[in-house]
Amino acid sequence: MSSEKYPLLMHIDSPVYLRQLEKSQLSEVADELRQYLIDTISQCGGHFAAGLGTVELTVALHYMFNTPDDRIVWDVGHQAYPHKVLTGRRDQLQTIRQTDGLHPFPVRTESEYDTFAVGHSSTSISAALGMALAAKQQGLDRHCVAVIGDGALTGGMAFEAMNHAADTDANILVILNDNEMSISENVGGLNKYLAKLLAGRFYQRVRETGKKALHNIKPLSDFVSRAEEHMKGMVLPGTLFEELGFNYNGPIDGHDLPTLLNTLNNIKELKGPQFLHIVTRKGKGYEPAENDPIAYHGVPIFDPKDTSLPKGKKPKTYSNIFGDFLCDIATKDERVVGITPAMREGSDLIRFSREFPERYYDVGIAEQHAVTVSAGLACEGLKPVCAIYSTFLQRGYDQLIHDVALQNLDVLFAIDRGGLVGGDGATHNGAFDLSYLRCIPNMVIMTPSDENECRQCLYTGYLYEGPVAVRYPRGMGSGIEPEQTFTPFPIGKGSIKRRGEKVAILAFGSMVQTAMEAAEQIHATVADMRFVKPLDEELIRQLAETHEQFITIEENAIMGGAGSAINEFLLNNDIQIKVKNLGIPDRFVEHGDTKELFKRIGLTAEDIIKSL
Ligand SMILES: Cc1ncc(C[n+]2csc(CCOP(=O)(O)OP(=O)(O)O)c2C)c(N)n1
Ligand SMILES: CC(=O)[C@@H](O)[C@H](O)COP(=O)(O)O
Ligand SMILES: [Mg+2]
Repeated sequence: MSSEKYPLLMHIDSPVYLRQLEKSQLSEVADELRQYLIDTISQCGGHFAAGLGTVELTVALHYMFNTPDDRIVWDVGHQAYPHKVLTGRRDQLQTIRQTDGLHPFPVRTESEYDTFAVGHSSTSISAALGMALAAKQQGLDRHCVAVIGDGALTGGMAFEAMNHAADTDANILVILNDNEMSISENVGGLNKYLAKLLAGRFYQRVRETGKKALHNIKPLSDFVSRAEEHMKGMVLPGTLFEELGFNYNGPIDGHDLPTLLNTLNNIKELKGPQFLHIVTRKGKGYEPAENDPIAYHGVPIFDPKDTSLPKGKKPKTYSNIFGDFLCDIATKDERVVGITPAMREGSDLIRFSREFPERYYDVGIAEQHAVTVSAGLACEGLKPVCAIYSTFLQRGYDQLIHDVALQNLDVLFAIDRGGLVGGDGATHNGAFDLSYLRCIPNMVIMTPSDENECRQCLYTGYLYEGPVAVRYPRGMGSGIEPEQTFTPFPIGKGSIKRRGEKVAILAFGSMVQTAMEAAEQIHATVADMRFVKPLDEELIRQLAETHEQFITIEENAIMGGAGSAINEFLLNNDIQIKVKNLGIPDRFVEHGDTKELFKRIGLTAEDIIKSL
């Protein structure tokens, strides 16, 4: 780190050093910190725009609060890179998301300043409230702060937590970091409400005094246009947050460090649930990111001097295969509707949202609701396609059972990011879906092994009248261009990819390719099982009769997964054959390069051979 470029930052090895600085030096710290993020993340990739927006907030929080004794909980944690830099991890930032490098999000094992492991949205208020209640019980005078974005605030858990907090006298501070963006544009009534709130508060000259913590708040010039849009005929009631029982403060400019510092200093003195609404800009300080925060939400390595991210024709990802399928099928069938819980880009519903805006629903970061609203749509004869990441569907598990499967409703789940996801690590791996889906009655589950199978599985799922899941991995497959014509698979039928002898590898989804590599060397048979449920029982029987050993392989937890389904079938049908199950072991798999991770967890062609 150069002392010329970062004269203050290079000495901040922890917030203790930050707190030794004069207040007047903090703007310089913020500038250096922002520059450091740009310089570093452009070289290693990672979450980018959100962190640029929280630079001043991070400096102010660590300056005003006695961290780590005071607790800061970052919601999701993708905006916590500045926090990592100020809390002793400055020089490791360049390793973030890489194998053995810094974790992508805060995690308790990495630093005492990371008070709670995050990654999934909308947990911060519950966690901070738990900490605040514990402090009360333990007689500790401790501040507990949750920092939550306007996107994360759309998640139901945030409201469950506020509802509870308001019923306590816990000393919790909720900071709403409002940048009017989720990954894509934020959506929904709450988002509109926040815009109105900003507008109204800007014009409101006379505020209730006394209980409020804010003094000398400067009008925010960029509120003006939003204000004018929303002011007509508006009455200013107490805010929703006040009605819930919080002491609402704000809105203030989250990039105005002196105001932030003053406000936090004042709020610190107040007791009970406090709410501070700050307004920031996603991508702040790096113009291309300010102009296109969606593209700069998460970035690959890029040249910061160039105003565009690296482009070039890339092979299609599984998400792209899904996006194309959805548009094609929606053209043929007007009952088809697409649902996403705030992952338009990641799940690739971009073209669908443009071509079929009336049939496209971004429901916010609300997976539970995404599942049940799909159920409601199905009740009325539409054909909902719920596009969801495997890891986030964990949020909608009861809804899947109670609202969809129990009523045998016709919903197609396009489950993306099944298996290891790489840089996002343990919080985002789709390691459990085959286990948690296959025990649900009525579910049909498919695991396509390449891009064409993916398209045809989606079509098969579309034709099937009941709850059905097609589960595919992050990124590209083997680069196969899928056939445009649709050819549905018979339900519950796999296929033999290669005939060998003695050993049969029963492979699911992404692992079919790995199985083929191993089979070449050991002359094994490979079955692309395709269906986790119903299993191709006839195929299993035939293979058992003609082979001496089975190896099952899947990119899912071994426990309860597809291999377990085969074990159960063999056991219940008195079929005697030696079986080895390969899959994700019984531990959380960290972030990093997926090839390396597969080696570490024993899911390579060599591991198949070794397992004999
Ligand atoms: C349960 C869950 N669903 C979806 C996501 C994916 N996700 C990560 S960040 C994000 C947007 C968050 O928006 P906001 O809280 O406003 O933060 P900002 O990026 O604007 O700072 C989404 C949808 C997630 N992490 N967790
Ligand atoms: C923080 C978060 O949850 C998202 O930003 C996630 O990292 C996106 O993952 P993909 O890159 O796989 O879409
Ligand atoms: Mg936001």
